[in-house]
Amino acid sequence: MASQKPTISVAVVGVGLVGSEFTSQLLALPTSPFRLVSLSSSKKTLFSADGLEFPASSASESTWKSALAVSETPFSLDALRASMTALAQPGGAVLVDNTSSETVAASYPSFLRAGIHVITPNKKAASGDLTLYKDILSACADGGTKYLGESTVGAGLPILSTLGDLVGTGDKVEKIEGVFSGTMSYIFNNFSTGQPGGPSFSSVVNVAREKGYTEPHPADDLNGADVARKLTILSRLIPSLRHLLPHGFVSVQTASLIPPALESISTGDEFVKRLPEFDAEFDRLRESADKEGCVLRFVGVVDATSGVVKAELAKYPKTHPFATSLGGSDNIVMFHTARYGARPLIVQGAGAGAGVTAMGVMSDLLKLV
Ligand SMILES: NC(=O)C1=CN([C@@H]2O[C@H](COP(=O)(O)OP(=O)(O)OC[C@H]3O[C@@H](n4cnc5c(N)ncnc54)[C@H](OP(=O)(O)O)[C@@H]3O)[C@@H](O)[C@H]2O)C=CC1
Ligand SMILES: N[C@@H](CC=O)C(=O)O
Ligand code: NA
Repeated sequence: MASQKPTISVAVVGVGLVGSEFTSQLLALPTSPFRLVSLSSSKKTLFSADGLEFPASSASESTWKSALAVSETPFSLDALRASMTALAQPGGAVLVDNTSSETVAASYPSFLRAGIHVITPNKKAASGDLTLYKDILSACADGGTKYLGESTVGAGLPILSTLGDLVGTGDKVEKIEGVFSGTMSYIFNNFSTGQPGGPSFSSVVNVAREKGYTEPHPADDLNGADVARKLTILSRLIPSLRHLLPHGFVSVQTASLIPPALESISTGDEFVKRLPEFDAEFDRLRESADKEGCVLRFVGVVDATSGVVKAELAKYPKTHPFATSLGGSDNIVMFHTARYGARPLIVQGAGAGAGVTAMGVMSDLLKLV
């Protein structure tokens, strides 16, 4: 019997750290209902309705990267939507947005209404203005499509699916608290260990960046915005808080760690170059926590009872689980609910990095089948 071509067409936009790893994971699936029809960076695109084919081993990153590098077709969201719409009816079509672009995020409703599912680790849409978020939900209903974003919070960790299950089964979520940033977790797990002294703040930021934990611009982590975005996404999944943040993450009480002199630096490279100028200030913060027998951790809270949503740098006793049980880029998320009572449901593990983030995106893709 002739083998049938996989039926669900997948277009990947964004082939940086996460997008490259996702593409490798997709191409490495031994058997799959998915057909990779398009790959795009901000500048170039490859498209083939029958599925992209590469000269050598299709799972090799250098093979598809070279093919994209020599493409002469500029990337256009409108052209991609038109091509994918034509594929939606025969077997299903999916846009996988692995960018951090506001423009791509704003286009989700048009893809969803055209019958194209949207899967993404990009937080911009779900944590921005409530109008866009609501438009995404109504576009899903109009198009009979799904918007899935597990990796927007805690990378591949099952945070959104856990919250969805709690809410969906009728539990009452009272509070969610934890360490939501892989970058901030890595920084403070290594900078503030509870022992006197330690590495400089700027040096641990550099390592977090090298390990692929930071946002494309690391200031988006250090100003607390990344955590504020994640808290917004969680809030919107709790029925009583759905409309709490009409303007999204900007309304979250957020403590920034960015020295005012570095606030307007536009490139990540320039930002990390200037950061050592402020190491002494961070040393003083560490010493003051140490004198109180505490460590520093950057935490987030969604309090459904008081309606407070905040992201802040806080001091925790050296014996607290946030001080003793976190390593690497770990996130820890505690769900306090009516059913779980005094012993919260806890999810913990690596919360950033290309491999685990791409795994979360892939797990969303698998949910479509
Ligand atoms: N790194 C991590 O641990 C995690 C990341 N995420 C999220 O994953 C997403 C990707 O992160 P990461 O891979 O680190 O980012 P990178 O900066 O490494 O890659 C971004 C990619 O998106 C492309 N791109 C940017 N703007 C556009 C645009 N307007 N249209 C088309 N393509 C565009 C870039 O193209 P070009 O190469 O041409 O610039 C690049 O290929 C982000 O939203 C991030 O928040 C979520 C959880 C964890
Ligand atoms: N920059 C983010 C990546 C995942 O969302 C983080 O550090 O957590
Ligand atoms: Na997740």
